[in-house]
Amino acid sequence: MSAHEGQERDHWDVVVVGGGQAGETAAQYASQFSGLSTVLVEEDLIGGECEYWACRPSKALLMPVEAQSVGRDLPGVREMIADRSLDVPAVLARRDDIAFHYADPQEVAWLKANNIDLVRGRGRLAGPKQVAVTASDGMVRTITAEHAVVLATGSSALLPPTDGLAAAFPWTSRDVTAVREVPRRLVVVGGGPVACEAVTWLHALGVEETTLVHRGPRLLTMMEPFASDFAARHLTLAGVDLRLGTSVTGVSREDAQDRGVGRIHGGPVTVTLDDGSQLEADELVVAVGRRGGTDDIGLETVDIPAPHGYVEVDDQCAVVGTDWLYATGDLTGRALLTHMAKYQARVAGEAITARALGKPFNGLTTAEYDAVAHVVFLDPPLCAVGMTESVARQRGIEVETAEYDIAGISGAAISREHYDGRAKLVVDPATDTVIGATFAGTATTELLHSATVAIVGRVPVSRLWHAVASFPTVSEIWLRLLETLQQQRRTAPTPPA
Ligand SMILES: Cc1cc2nc3c(=O)[nH]c(=O)nc-3n(C[C@H](O)[C@H](O)[C@H](O)COP(=O)(O)OP(=O)(O)OC[C@H]3O[C@@H](n4cnc5c(N)ncnc54)[C@H](O)[C@@H]3O)c2cc1C
Ligand SMILES: NC(=O)c1ccc[n+]([C@@H]2O[C@H](COP(=O)([O-])OP(=O)(O)OC[C@H]3O[C@@H](n4cnc5c(N)ncnc54)[C@H](O)[C@@H]3O)[C@@H](O)[C@H]2O)c1
Repeated sequence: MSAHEGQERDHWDVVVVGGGQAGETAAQYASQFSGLSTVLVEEDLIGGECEYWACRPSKALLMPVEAQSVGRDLPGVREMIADRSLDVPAVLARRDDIAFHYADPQEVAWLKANNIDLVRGRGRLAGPKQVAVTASDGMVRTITAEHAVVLATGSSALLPPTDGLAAAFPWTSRDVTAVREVPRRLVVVGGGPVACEAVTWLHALGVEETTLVHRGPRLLTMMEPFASDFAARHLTLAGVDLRLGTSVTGVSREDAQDRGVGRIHGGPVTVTLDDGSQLEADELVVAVGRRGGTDDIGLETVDIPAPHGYVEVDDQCAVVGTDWLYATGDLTGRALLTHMAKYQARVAGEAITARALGKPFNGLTTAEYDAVAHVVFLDPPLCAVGMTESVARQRGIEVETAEYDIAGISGAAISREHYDGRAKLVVDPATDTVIGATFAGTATTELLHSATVAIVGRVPVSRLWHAVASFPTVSEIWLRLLETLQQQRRTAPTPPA
């Protein structure tokens, strides 16, 4: 055991419970410029869901799907690819590389390089500034914090109490991202990013019959309706059988058994739908959301409620009602995304440092949520930042919107033969600034950040005219959106005097 694994001491300035992206970043920011000693408590692999069972492996599985699809749409490449399917072992091997082969020596080295100590085991609050850690051999030790404890215990897949579901050992997000055996027939329940992304790569990896069952009337409900329609259209074109407005009422399975993550969990599974019909499949995926990691972390020992399964934090990511307990990442339920988890962790680390050193809070110690960017990596991808039109209107903002078909942009038309894409800006006329943007289509994900900068910087639309995009890139969509906005403003009827 290396010296930095923290066996020799039981007191640090800062104790972080949970070593996912949120925990690692909080530990880094609490200690890097402050001289505060910090320890990370982790019961599993350091790096969390993102590195091994979420973002990284899922994107490694999706990149070949998009590359194949763009290639098939480009003369010269199309002929080379023809109807060949993906090389499944090669795709899974690269996924394993990207998921660090489900081991964390690179993270341990990173902690060491950043002077962060490590205690392996399950952490549980045992009173103010105290954490009891249970090691894998059952030994319990109590460690204490001089200044702060950060909770960063993340989230796990939610399994609804549907009849027969738990007994069927359905796949969850861990199985789909760590897939080892590709089922022939698949049913996926859910309509959020996990369900839509998983169905995309599993179908491309060779599932012959793929059905997606979603209780809502549209997929990806957090996005603009046109983006939901875009996702549904492309999943259908790919051959996925979409059952929207449909709920699962029961599940049964012969010979159900947990054969390991990513392996088929038993015999055929029968899924009963609310219209009385049944689907039979070789595997069932449940992707209906997450539950915060509040179970058995000792919140009751410091009188902190978690009524909705998440821990409520203030703008410094301090748990409401305390000045020493912080929570970051999925556990806060604010925005279940890695970049937001790390952002909250940077804020918490800076706030802990400021409090410990008696310095005032500044711009780095306050978290904002007006411009949460998110990408859904479908084929083609979709992305959005800030408010949708309907959210803005619910908040009483009389927005202006501009929409444009991205296929009309030279950069898009050059990028593939049959480009399909659309963009929408949501503008607050009172401030003349963008408050939301949504893009769907190939090569749009890398332009999302321009919209984030526009929103966060509160850049007036009149100034955006001077941010000239390169030709021929998809970013020229900005010009078309601004022209659309201007045209609408010029032709809008004048209100009666
Ligand atoms: C399939 C999938 C794909 C995703 N793709 C993306 C994406 O492309 N982009 C994106 O931004 N987001 C994505 N997300 C969301 C992203 O994975 C999460 O927002 C992110 O992992 C949250 O990080 P976290 O550190 O808060 O939590 P986690 O990653 O859950 O880490 C929590 C850590 O705490 C540990 N822990 C829990 N309890 C204890 C305890 N009591 N004691 C000690 N340790 C404990 C756990 O073992 C874990 O290591 C995806 C999610 C899923 C499911
Ligand atoms: N590319 C990305 O950034 C990415 C990818 C995957 C996941 N994520 C993050 O992970 C989080 C979890 O994603 P998710 O797709 O699991 O959840 P989600 O909450 O986004 O979507 C779940 C869907 O399931 C439905 N649902 C909820 N309970 C249900 C039930 N009992 N029966 C049937 N349907 C039910 C909901 O109405 C919702 O539409 C998201 O918040 C997202 O931010 C991000």
